[in-house]
Order: sequence, then C-alpha cells, then structure tokens
Amino acid sequence: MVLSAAGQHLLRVSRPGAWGQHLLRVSRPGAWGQHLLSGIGSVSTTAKGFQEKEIREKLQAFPGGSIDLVKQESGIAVLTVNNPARMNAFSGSMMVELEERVSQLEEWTEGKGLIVQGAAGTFCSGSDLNVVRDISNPQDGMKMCMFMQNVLTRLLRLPLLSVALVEGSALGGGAELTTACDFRLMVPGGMIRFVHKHMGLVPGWGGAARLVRIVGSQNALKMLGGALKVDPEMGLQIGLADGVLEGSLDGSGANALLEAEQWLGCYTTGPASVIRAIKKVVVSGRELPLEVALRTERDVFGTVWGGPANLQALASKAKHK
Ligand SMILES: CCCC(=O)SCCNC(=O)CCNC(=O)[C@H](O)C(C)(C)COP(=O)(O)OP(=O)(O)OC[C@H]1O[C@@H](n2cnc3c(N)ncnc32)[C@H](O)[C@@H]1OP(=O)(O)O
Repeated sequence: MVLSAAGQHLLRVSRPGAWGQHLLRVSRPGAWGQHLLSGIGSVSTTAKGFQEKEIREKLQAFPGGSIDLVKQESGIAVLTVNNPARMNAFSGSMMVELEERVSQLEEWTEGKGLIVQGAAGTFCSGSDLNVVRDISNPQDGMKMCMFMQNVLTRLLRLPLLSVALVEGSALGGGAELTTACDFRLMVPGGMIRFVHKHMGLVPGWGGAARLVRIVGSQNALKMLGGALKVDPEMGLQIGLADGVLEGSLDGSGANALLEAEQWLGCYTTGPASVIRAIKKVVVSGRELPLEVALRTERDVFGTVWGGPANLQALASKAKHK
C-alpha cells in the first residue's frame, strides 16, 4: 500500500502490474474528492476491464446463497447475507452479487442508511471454505482478495450511514464485513472474531486496515494475534461495537432489525441531501490528506448551502435549545 500522494496513490497496491493495482487505482491524480462527491464512491474506475471480468467468471463458478437488498421508503435499506446452510458463508456468486448490490446502492439517490445483517439469526462465517480450498493458489487468492477489497471499500464509502447488525457469529471474512460499515450493533450472544490466524491467514478483504482505524493498532494486534472472541461487552470497551441491542425475541431476527432501524433512525432523520452530505464529509475527512479533505468539504458544503433544507431552516427561525 502506498500512501504518499493524495488521491492518486490512496489505495494503490504496491506490486506493478498486479491485477489489484488496476482494480484499485484511481484514474486521475487529484480526482479523488470528485469520486467521493459524485456519490459513486468506487475505488475502481477504469478497471472494470478484462481482469475483473475474469475473476467474476471464476467466482461465479462457486454458486450458492444470495445477497438480498430491500430499499425501504424510510431511506434505510437492508442488505442480507443469505446462505444459512453454511452459516451465511460467502460463496463465489455471493461475492459477485455483493458487488452488484453495492452498485445499486451507489445509484440510490434517495438513500440515507443501510443495515447489513445475516439471515436466520447469525451474521456471516466468512469465505465459503469450499471456495477457499478450490482457489488455494496464491494468484487466485489475491484476485479474490482484491475483488472483495474493492467491493467492501465501496460499501464503506457509500453516502449512507451504515450499520452491521451482528447477531450470532461474524467470523473471518464476516468479521471483516462488519468493519466495512460505519457502525456495529451487537446482539447479546453475538461475537466478532477474526479467526484468520487459525486458518493460517491474515485478513485480506481490507479488514485489518479498517480494524486498526476503528480500535487502534494495539487492540487490532490483540484481536488478530489472539483470534479473540469479541462479545458485546468487549466490543463496547474497545470501541468496536457502537451499541448493544436487546435482540431477537422469537429467534427470527425481526426484533433486532427493528431495534437497529430505530437506533440508526436517530442519525438518519432529516433530508437525504443533508445526511448524504454528512457521510461524504466524514469519509473525506477519514480518508484524505487534510488539504484535499478541506477542498472536498467545501465542495460538499456548496451542495447544501442555500438548498431546500437550509432555506427551510432559515425561514422557520430554528432554535437549537
Ligand atoms: C479472507 C477471508 C477469510 C475467511 O473468511 S476463511 C473462513 C473463516 N471461517 C471459518 O473458518 C468458519 C468455520 N466454521 C465454523 O467455525 C463453524 O461452522 C461455526 C460457523 C462456528 C458454526 O458452528 P456450528 O454452530 O457448530 O455449526 P456447523 O459447524 O455444524 O455449521 C453448519 C454448517 O455450515 C457450514 N459452514 C460453516 N461455516 C462455513 C464456511 N465458512 N464455509 C463453508 N461452510 C461453512 C458447516 O460446514 C456446516 O455444514 P454441514 O451441515 O456440515 O453441511
């Protein structure tokens, strides 16, 4: 990873000519703020070419499960990792479907929030081990890893406030998925566990990079080095969890989802234009060098200043007691 120059190198992988370099390279130096602003939020611009097609085809050869998306009137969408027979492990086709759902969310201009959950009361047990076994050569592993890094980076950058609703276990790649959301809400009995070490691996879907930013390097080292089981209490303590819900009353997950929607609603109430602008300035502040982040903030500010919500607030002489 090269972090030297703004925008251009933000997510470039180090090996010249590597498949991932194409996938993750931002097309124009200095264009990064524009990408965030455009709402595309993608790290992949010109890279939707031959190599991505190749890995998509390869992943499609491992079918099973689905990634379901429901966009609600409230402006909160629900994304469900759905492969209960394998504890919601990601088959190859689910990885491809996740990319398609993220594309749909990138185009959803009325959206404000997103909840990512697993089907049938558990979150996600990571990569399907049958896929892992079948593509265990380093070249294919790298390609799968870059594909998922790209998708999860785009997920995190969506102009939506996102929550991972952790019921049951989030293991391996499932734990990495939780870090691709802005917030994590845990249900009693829920667990986030980076089991990679026990699989002779390290995170490869961007989970380590994001984890360090969430809990700091000391905690990340402990979590990865010890393959720690992070329960809701520890999650709150180290800042991995943003809240603990009461959880499901009937085992259906419906109650936890309702609670998560209520929790998220505290932050998504208001016009979509403003909520989306909030996410954009935070993403740019989190990811960009200060100068570029300030420019991006100015540009985003320009999209809301004098806008309908701003004019309405001025007309109502709003007081903030
Ligand atoms: C860069 C990505 C790195 C990765 O994600 S590597 C994958 C990391 N994940 C794992 O190693 C999870 C392995 N699985 C487990 O530890 C346990 O199955 C788990 C999730 C704790 C659940 O345990 P139990 O409640 O006892 O249930 P169980 O073991 O009988 O599982 C039910 C069925 O689900 C299957 N399953 C669970 N996780 C899977 C996975 N990741 N890939 C493929 N199949 C998986 C498991 O084989 C079982 O299937 P079956 O009923 O035997 O046909």
